[in-house]
Amino acid sequence: MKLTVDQLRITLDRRPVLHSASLEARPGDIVGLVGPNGSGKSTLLRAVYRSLRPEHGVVRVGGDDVWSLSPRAAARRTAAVLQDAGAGPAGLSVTEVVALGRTPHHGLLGRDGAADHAAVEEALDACGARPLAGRDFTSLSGGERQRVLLARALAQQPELLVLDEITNHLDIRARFELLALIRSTGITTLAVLHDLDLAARLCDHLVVLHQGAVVAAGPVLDVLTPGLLREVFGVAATADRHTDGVIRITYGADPLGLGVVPETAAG
Ligand SMILES: Nc1ncnc2c1ncn2[C@@H]1O[C@H](COP(=O)(O)OP(=O)(O)OP(=O)(O)O)[C@@H](O)[C@H]1O
Repeated sequence: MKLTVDQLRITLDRRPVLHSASLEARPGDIVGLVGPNGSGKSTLLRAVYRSLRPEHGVVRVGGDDVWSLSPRAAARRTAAVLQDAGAGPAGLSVTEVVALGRTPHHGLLGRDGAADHAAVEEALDACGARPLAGRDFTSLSGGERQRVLLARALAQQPELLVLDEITNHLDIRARFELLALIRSTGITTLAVLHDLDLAARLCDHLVVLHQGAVVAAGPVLDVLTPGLLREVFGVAATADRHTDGVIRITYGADPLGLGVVPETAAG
């Protein structure tokens, strides 16, 4: 399902946080939202998953303004997994937490049916969370929680996935597993990622936010130029496609331009 973010303006506590921010994800696209700390990434995501109403501009999912939909209808289309989701719901098992993803699909009686059970089971398996199924959610490690929260989002069977730095707590293998999982879903995804290497591996397109404005958007190599990496991220680095087809970021020996080169790098 297509996502269109058009000319968003958001002010928080009288500070302009986003101005005229626009982006687009075509059906099935994985779009990475990158930018330095405080550039407005999470704020933009909040507008997309309908937790923050913009003063100006519109977010359309599948052609509909998200604020024209009921909260339930919007939740059937969009699932969000957020960074540092905290302890989460107390006293619930992992399976119960994943089953919460089915809430927007329930009828008036609010009961789980066969389709709900199947969606929960499938999501537990897809996220490798089956061995955690009977555990108390609050007893899980940060990485285990993140996996379960992704399973909850998949159980929601959304048409748009919104991910805010969900690899933070994951070990290196789990990060790659997560990337593979997200790719395999085929769901249109908007993901905030700080790790530019991961972003380059996962995403079809990148959108770069800087001081509340979109300063670049497009295919990874078109966006991550040395000039942009220097001006927006403040580092000396290059992005190149290696012979194995993977785009990698190489940081200079003196990435901050401080005139200090480590001995090993100086040779
Ligand atoms: N509720 C709020 N009230 C006032 N300012 C806020 C509020 N929430 C966020 N901000 C400010 O808005 C700006 C953008 O914040 P946001 O969390 O969207 O940035 P971000 O790009 O996601 O940052 P990070 O990479 O550090 O997570 C920051 O300067 C932040 O301090």
